Formats: sequence, structure tokens, C-alpha cells
Amino acid sequence: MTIAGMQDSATWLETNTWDRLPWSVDELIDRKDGRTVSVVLPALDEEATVASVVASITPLLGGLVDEIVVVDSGSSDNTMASAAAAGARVETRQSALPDVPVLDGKGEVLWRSLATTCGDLVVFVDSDLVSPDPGYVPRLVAPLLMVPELHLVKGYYRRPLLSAAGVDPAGGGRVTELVVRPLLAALRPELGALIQPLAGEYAGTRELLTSIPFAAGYGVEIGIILDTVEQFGIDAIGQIDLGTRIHRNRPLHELGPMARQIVATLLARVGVEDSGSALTQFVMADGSHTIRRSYPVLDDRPPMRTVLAAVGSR
Ligand SMILES: O=c1ccn([C@@H]2O[C@H](COP(=O)(O)OP(=O)(O)O)[C@@H](O)[C@H]2O)c(=O)[nH]1
Ligand SMILES: O=C(O)[C@@H](COP(=O)(O)O)O[C@H]1O[C@H](CO)[C@@H](O)[C@H](O)[C@H]1O
Repeated sequence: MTIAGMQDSATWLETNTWDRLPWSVDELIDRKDGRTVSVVLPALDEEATVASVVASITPLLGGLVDEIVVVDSGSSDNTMASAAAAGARVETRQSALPDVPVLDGKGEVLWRSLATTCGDLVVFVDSDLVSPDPGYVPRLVAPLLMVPELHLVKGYYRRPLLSAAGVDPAGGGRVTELVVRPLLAALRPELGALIQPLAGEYAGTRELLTSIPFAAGYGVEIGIILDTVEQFGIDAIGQIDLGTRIHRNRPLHELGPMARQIVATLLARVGVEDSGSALTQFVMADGSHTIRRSYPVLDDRPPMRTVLAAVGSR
């Protein structure tokens, strides 16, 4: 890593990191200056938690927040009804963008959310949060309202890990700590100051989000960060302390395919060829094992502004 890289990272860290919210919600509302705010919750089988996440945001409706939209990702449980009952507008992947056949994955629902929302600022919040903090959304939009140069604000937090064994107060963010942070150190050291690059709570300008491709699946977050740097530079990114974030922690074997997709997206963005080969996992049981393969998706969704222009021209 060059000295310059270290200085860039340190400079960026000092100027674009907020460890507290310096403004009241009323001050933020005053500073909207006609801009609108959409909050999007991607949801796949989140009936247990989606309503409480929506309910943590509905008090902001009509003031700081102009719309709350849950985009369902093909749930087979009661997610959609639960989200609607809590006060969100609920869309399916198809209803969000009827003219384009549906793909699976988190990136797809976030990409489609841009077609069914209209906010100048778009806030993404995961639907699997436990005890969601009503302060998340004001904190995420504040830097975007107050600092014109910013296009993306990532949340950061302390991340407990919940498991059958109990609570590890700092055990969360396993893919971040074991995969993404080392890869960024190796390939994009100037991003070393990003505290939670994979945070599912973040906000962006519509200008940014509709002008970049969206990576498939769980590659969406790292793709957005690297594309933001590419398009607007590192100074367009901010980060703010959201306190503590507790969410459903997937078992380790489910994080392998997530990591494989993230690696594929990251390598593609930095120009390193990926074999495209499947991740092969060995699930041990009763003295034998079964093999599980999961393939990364190397194709991105195109910038939404190009899709809407094409749809609009039909
Ligand atoms: O195909 C998918 C996978 C995930 N999600 C949603 O994206 C968020 C983050 O996903 P997940 O909790 O699986 O990731 P983790 O937080 O465990 O890394 C959650 O609200 C999921 O419901 C989704 O909408 N579609
Ligand atoms: O940060 C991480 O390592 C992963 C897994 O978190 P945990 O180890 O379950 O706390 O969670 C994030 O990664 C996903 C892929 O980018 C995001 O979609 C999730 O919102 C985020 O929770």
C-alpha cells in the first residue's frame, strides 16, 4: 500500500465519518429543500421481523420520509401481508418492474426498487433486523442532506453474533472480517477506512444509484461501493455510526455462497479475472459428506436509468 493510499484513507476517514448525529430530525426536514426520501426494505421470508422494521420507520412518514416500500423477493411466508399491515407499500419483483423478467437475489430487489420508488434519496434497510433502531434512517440521510458532495452513506455499528451458544458481542460481520476486509486491503487499500463495507443499511442519491450497474445477489453492496468510487471518487462516500445492529445470523455454511458471490463481484470490479467456478462445500453428516456447489452470477443488472429510458420509449 502506498503512503499516499494510507494518507488518502486517513483523510477520507477524518472528513467523511460521523460518530454521532449532529442535527435534529426537524433540522433535517428543514434541509430537505424539496428533496424526497424513499426507504426500501428488501425481504425474503422475513415475516418474523419485517413488521417491526417497518414500524421503526413509519413515525418518520410525512416528515423526513416520503415513502416506505418493501420489495418482496419471492417469499413463501407471510412477509408481504405482515409488511403491509405495518404500514409499508409492498411490491413484488414483478410489480416493481413489470417489463423485465425476474431474477433471484438481493441485488435484484434493490435494483427493481429504483423503478418503483421516486425519492431523490434512497435508503436501504434490511428486513431481518432485531430491535431495529428508529435512529437508523435519520442518521443515514443526514450526511446526504448536509454535504452536497456525498452520494453514498454507509452505516457502521457494533455487530453481535447470535447463535445457539449465546451472544458473541463482536462476532458479527463474518464475511466482512474474513473475506472483504482482507481483499480490500490487498486490492483497494484506499477503502481500508470503510468500517462496514457490507452493511445492509445505507443511503444513496438517486443520481448515483440509477447510474451504476447492480451486481447480482449478495454482491450488490460491494458492487455499489466500488462503482461509487469509480464514478464519483472516494470522497463521495460517507459513513455514520448507527450504534448496534442485531440481525438474523445465517449459519456458516450459508455464508460460503454469499462470500463466493461477493468475491466474484469484487474481482470483476477491480479487473481480476474470476474462473466463474462454483464454490464446492462438503456437508459432513454421520461419517459421510454430501457435496454442495454454488455458482456466482457474473452478470450485472444495467443502470436503472437506461432501463427506464428504454421502457419509457416503448
Ligand atoms: O435473495 C434475497 C436475499 C436476501 N434478501 C434480503 O436482504 C436482506 C439481507 O439478506 P440476509 O439477511 O440473507 O443477509 P445477511 O444479513 O445475513 O448477510 C434481508 O432483508 C433479506 O430478506 C432478499 O431480499 N433477497
Ligand atoms: O457483513 C457480513 O459479513 C454479512 C454476514 O453478517 P453476520 O456474520 O451474519 O453478522 O452481512 C452483510 O453482508 C451481506 C452481503 O453484502 C449484506 O447483504 C447484508 O445486509 C449484511 O448483513
